[in-house]
Amino acid sequence: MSLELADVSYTHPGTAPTSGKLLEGLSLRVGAGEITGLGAPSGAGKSTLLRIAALMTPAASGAVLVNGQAFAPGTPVPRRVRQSIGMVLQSPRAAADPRLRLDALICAPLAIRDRALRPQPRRHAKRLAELAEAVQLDPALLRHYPHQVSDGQLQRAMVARALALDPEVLICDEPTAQLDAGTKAVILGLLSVRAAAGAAVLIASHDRAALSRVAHTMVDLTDVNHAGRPS
Ligand SMILES: Nc1ncnc2c1ncn2[C@@H]1O[C@H](COP(=O)(O)OP(=O)(O)OP(=O)(O)O)[C@@H](O)[C@H]1O
Repeated sequence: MSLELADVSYTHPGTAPTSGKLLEGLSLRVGAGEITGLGAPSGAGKSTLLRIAALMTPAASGAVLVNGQAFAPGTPVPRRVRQSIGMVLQSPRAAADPRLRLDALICAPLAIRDRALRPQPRRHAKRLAELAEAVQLDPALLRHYPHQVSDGQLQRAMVARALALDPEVLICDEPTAQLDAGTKAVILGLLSVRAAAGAAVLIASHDRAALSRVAHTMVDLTDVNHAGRPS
């Protein structure tokens, strides 16, 4: 599947009108089987852009295209499209529900797919074991709550969660920020495997060196964002 942002603009609600748009006229395409690495100075709007790309935040104008199907702001997003997108949010602590053990957190997308009322780790034990092994998470940690694991362990759990449904679009915001060099390489390798399987993969990171080792294309947000530039 491909992922495309077409002429996207966005301003955070409540932002002073004098401060102008955060994103304007932004277009970006990630083809099927490609990894695009996104870099930007802190505060430039990377996380905002990724949330728009993942159809979590509606743009003010423009469209997000998933495999050519355009979603303008306000267009309903079918379940099958939502479920084809995996997202790793920037802060695993903020993203993880503190009431769920890691096994439930990781298999929550499977429960949503199955329209189950709550995550069913026992039912999905085989997939959980595969995912834990892929992200090099000690299976004993699956029974722990987020406050009982390190930031890096929680980050790996959130990557496992994003991979749970083998997403055809994968959007990752600083997916390796908490990790040592070896584990970082393992996680980036997993994202490469998804791309090799045909997924469109968009990764934002301040770690340009690591990102450029796996990305087919590197994009600097400031080069594709026209906010603040004379028209
Ligand atoms: N909910 C919000 N309401 C108002 N402004 C916001 C909101 N979220 C973010 N911003 C502002 O939007 C800008 C972009 O934020 P964003 O998190 O997208 O940046 P970023 O490029 O991901 O930064 P970093 O690399 O530091 O994580 C920042 O100036 C931030 O202050």
